[in-house]
Amino acid sequence: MAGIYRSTRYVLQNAFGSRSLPGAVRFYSQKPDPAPLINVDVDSKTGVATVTMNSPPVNTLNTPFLNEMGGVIKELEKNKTRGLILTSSSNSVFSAGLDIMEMYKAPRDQMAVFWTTLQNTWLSLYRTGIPTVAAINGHAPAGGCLLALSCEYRVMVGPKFTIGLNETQLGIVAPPWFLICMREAVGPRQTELALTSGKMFTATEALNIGLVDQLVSNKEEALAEAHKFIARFAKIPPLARKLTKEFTRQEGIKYMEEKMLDDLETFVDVASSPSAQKGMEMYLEALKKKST
Ligand SMILES: CCCCC/C=C\CCC/C=C/CC(=O)SCCNC(=O)CCNC(=O)[C@H](O)C(C)(C)COP(=O)(O)OP(=O)(O)OC[C@H]1O[C@@H](n2cnc3c(N)ncnc32)[C@H](O)[C@@H]1OP(=O)(O)O
Repeated sequence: MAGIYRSTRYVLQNAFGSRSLPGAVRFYSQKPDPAPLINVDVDSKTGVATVTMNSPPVNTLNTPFLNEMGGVIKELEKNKTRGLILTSSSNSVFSAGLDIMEMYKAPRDQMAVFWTTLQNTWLSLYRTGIPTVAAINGHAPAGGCLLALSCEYRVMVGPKFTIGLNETQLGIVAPPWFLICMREAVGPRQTELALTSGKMFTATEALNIGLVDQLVSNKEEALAEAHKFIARFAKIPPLARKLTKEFTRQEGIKYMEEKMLDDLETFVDVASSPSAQKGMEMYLEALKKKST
């Protein structure tokens, strides 16, 4: 089984194409798609990129989306972008997390491609030397919360949106690297309490436990605060900053570098188990009922 996963990873690692940014201008990532999944807008004065997830209705993280996100980060690094602000084009959802359809009744090799893409894209975002901020302008459950936690700073629009790692509510398990990200933000006690119950936090609760750093009342304010955070690094030598970030995040980085294949195999085994499949089926039914 590991052989399949290794060759899958090889294919995926070589699948991130790259193209040059023509200076500080707006560009769309990767494919020349009339409806891009992610828009990137680089401010010509500050060199800060606003990366807007634009995959309606709820920015689910599926293989094409994650590939595009990986390509965007690579491009921004190549172009020495000064900062990355991650936000959503939706008025109510930052990201609904992993696309359950990538896991529900999916063949094992498809699940493997999906998970490997997630692992690689997560690692790129988590360890990038570019200062990163999540401007959370909508609900951020599960993988949506992971995206936010992978950034260095979180500004959340309150009070009506929610954020958290709710996996146990679906009968699935947040893998250790999700947990490490949460623990880095809120500490071990709050992590255990939150993850065992799959708690979704209101924006105010999230601020109180340190899951987010700032509350604001709309997206414009969130973006303004995100820019302010990035401006803090104007006089900090980039290499010193990058290495310090790597040292601070070494537990998560080491986990992924050393345990990538084990993590993948565990994911495919657990996600394809009858009980996880049943949990996903019931959850999808509940989501469908809610939206009709
Ligand atoms: C070592 C141990 C390894 C263990 C491995 C085992 C398993 C590993 C997996 C672990 C990690 C999982 C992380 C995840 O991210 S799982 C996904 C969790 N996501 C959620 O729980 C969010 C679900 N969605 C919502 O709560 C809501 O959609 C909302 C985000 C609050 C937005 O609400 P609203 O604006 O009202 O939109 P709708 O609910 O009507 O949704 C619109 C549309 O989108 C579909 N949809 C929503 N979320 C997902 C999703 N995550 N995946 C797929 N599809 C989704 C929803 O069904 C609607 O579809 P229809 O319009 O067709 O009805």
